[in-house]
Amino acid sequence: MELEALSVRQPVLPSLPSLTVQLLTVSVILLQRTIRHNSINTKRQIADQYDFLVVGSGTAGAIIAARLTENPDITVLVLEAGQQQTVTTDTPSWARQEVRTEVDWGYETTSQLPYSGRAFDGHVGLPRGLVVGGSHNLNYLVYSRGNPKDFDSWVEEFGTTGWSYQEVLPYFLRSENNTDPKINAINPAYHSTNGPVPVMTPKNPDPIISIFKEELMKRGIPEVDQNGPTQLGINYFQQTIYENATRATTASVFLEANDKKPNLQILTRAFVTRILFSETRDSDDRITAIGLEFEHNNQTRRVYAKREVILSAGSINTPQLLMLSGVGPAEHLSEFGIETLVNLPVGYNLKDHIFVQLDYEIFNESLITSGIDWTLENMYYNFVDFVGPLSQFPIVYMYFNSRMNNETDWPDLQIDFTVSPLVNDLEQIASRYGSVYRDQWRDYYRPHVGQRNRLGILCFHYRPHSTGRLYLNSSNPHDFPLMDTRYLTDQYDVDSMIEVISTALELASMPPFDQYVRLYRQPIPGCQLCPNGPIWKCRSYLECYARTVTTTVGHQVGTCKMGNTNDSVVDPRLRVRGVNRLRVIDGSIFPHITNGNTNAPIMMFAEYGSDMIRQDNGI
Ligand SMILES: Cc1cc2nc3c(=O)[nH]c(=O)nc-3n(C[C@H](O)[C@H](O)[C@H](O)COP(=O)(O)OP(=O)(O)OC[C@H]3O[C@@H](n4cnc5c(N)ncnc54)[C@H](O)[C@@H]3O)c2cc1C
Repeated sequence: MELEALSVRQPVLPSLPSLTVQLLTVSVILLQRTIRHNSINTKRQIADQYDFLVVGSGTAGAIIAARLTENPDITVLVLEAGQQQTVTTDTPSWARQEVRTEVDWGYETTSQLPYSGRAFDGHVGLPRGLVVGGSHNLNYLVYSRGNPKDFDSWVEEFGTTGWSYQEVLPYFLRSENNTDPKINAINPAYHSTNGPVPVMTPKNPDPIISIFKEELMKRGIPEVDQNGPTQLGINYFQQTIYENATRATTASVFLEANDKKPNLQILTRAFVTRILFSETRDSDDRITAIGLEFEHNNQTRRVYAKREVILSAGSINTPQLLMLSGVGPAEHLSEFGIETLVNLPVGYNLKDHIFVQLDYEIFNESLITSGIDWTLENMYYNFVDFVGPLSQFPIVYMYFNSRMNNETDWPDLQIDFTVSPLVNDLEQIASRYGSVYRDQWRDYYRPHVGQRNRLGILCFHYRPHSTGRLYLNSSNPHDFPLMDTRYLTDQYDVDSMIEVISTALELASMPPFDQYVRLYRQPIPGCQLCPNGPIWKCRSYLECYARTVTTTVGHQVGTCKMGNTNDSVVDPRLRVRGVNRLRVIDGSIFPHITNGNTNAPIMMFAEYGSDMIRQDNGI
């Protein structure tokens, strides 16, 4: 493909009005959006009792609260530790910049040395949203359900009756409003246009990523719908973005639109510290959840549930809260003097998706349409015309099979292509790295700081074998729990990462890609290239690469596993075993991680779980 031909495809941006008009318009829209986000806060007094209490307003919690309050007779209180959403969390291209800001809990792993995390002194950052809408505000907006086999295998392996792909598909469709007519026409049974969550295909992808897509398709890689019957192939990721080029979170869709509902209240900056249980047990020796204790405005308060308590605090905070409240592994709780009310394997089965980013210089800036510069012009384009660099975060993905995978319709590797501009602040870039090699990381990025023209080639292993565990650090709810993710402790995962990195490096070095991009010249700090041969054949360097910069894509799941087996925490109706009136509905219930991003399945959990709650309560 000729560079000139692709340049022509650059969108022609509309002409701009005078600076004064731009400034006034941008200010008004900023104000409108802020007012809308702030409207989520309840103005009413918190009552002593509600039908349902929901902990967390993230991907799952927002849907559950909205669905339950469709019945005007049912009252729901959502307690959310974070603040309301903002104009920056709204902005698609800003996605990667929210990490380690006030909307991120700021977790990190325990030391993963020597297996991984070398660039971070062993501690890999685990971003999680501390904000209304939860981690859906920090995520890369990708809407990807996983492979149908993921769900079918849960039923076989973990006895999750009712969770086969055919059974959960209606709950995926219930939320989805797919705005891409081509996708809807190809796989009508797999998509819906009737749900409230907009799912779109990028309209003006950066030409550089389109080059990769089109050239790879010429080599026989099929274009697929990642949410259709098969994943093997290539395409742009479908993403949760509104037509007006702002991020759609489940909170903006389900809660902000519902802010006038008298039966739904959301309290922000309300940190839940404990689940309250009845003092007596029922005839089956079960305890009953009756309410929550939480901190708000420097006060500790209690609120009670007439029907149920629902934990949607995410894969890190939900297991922490359960354990602090006496539901967890007895031996572990006793270390902190916590009385065990129910002995359950909470915190085990911590799964995650890891990736490695390869840094490439793009030769020609005309091949880039997205960016992170908050200029007045870019804001005007984003706010008024719904175009321009801030309006999108397009990613091309390619699923394929490793040599070790013999289930060819259940691929295990993925390479993504996305423009990944560097901020104009070397210290900010270097601060992502640990102290041991920080000077070398400064040197590595110094020639590129502030450059827009960086292509990230992201190498993923999507069916990991390594499994970690989450532990309490103390009995104080304010102390972060300990996440031992055990990345790359299983040799299968190491071999898979080496294979996917090697494939990506070889591919990008071939014509015609070598006319457009070049790998950063220096080897990464702490790793040595082989004296001879191409980089993609240097296994020792590739392994070092993986063990040095492997990081998370934010998919920590599984810490309150669902199933019918002894090692599960919740049953297939999402009820905590041994406890009445307590459910977990969030990322922590995955029995095994799906072969895709985790947000769409969690939305499905919430839709399905809301139906279960309604049925079980006869409402
Ligand atoms: C950087 C990053 C990129 C990602 N990219 C993608 C992507 O592109 N596509 C995708 O599908 N997935 C992606 N994910 C993962 C996806 O966003 C998460 O799996 C999903 O949002 C988790 O949903 P949840 O409901 O389980 O938890 P969350 O959405 O995290 O919600 C939990 C909520 O509970 C609140 N909370 C926690 N503890 C308490 C407490 N004690 N009291 C009160 N409130 C509390 C939190 O503040 C939060 O709002 C990404 C994640 C990250 C971090």
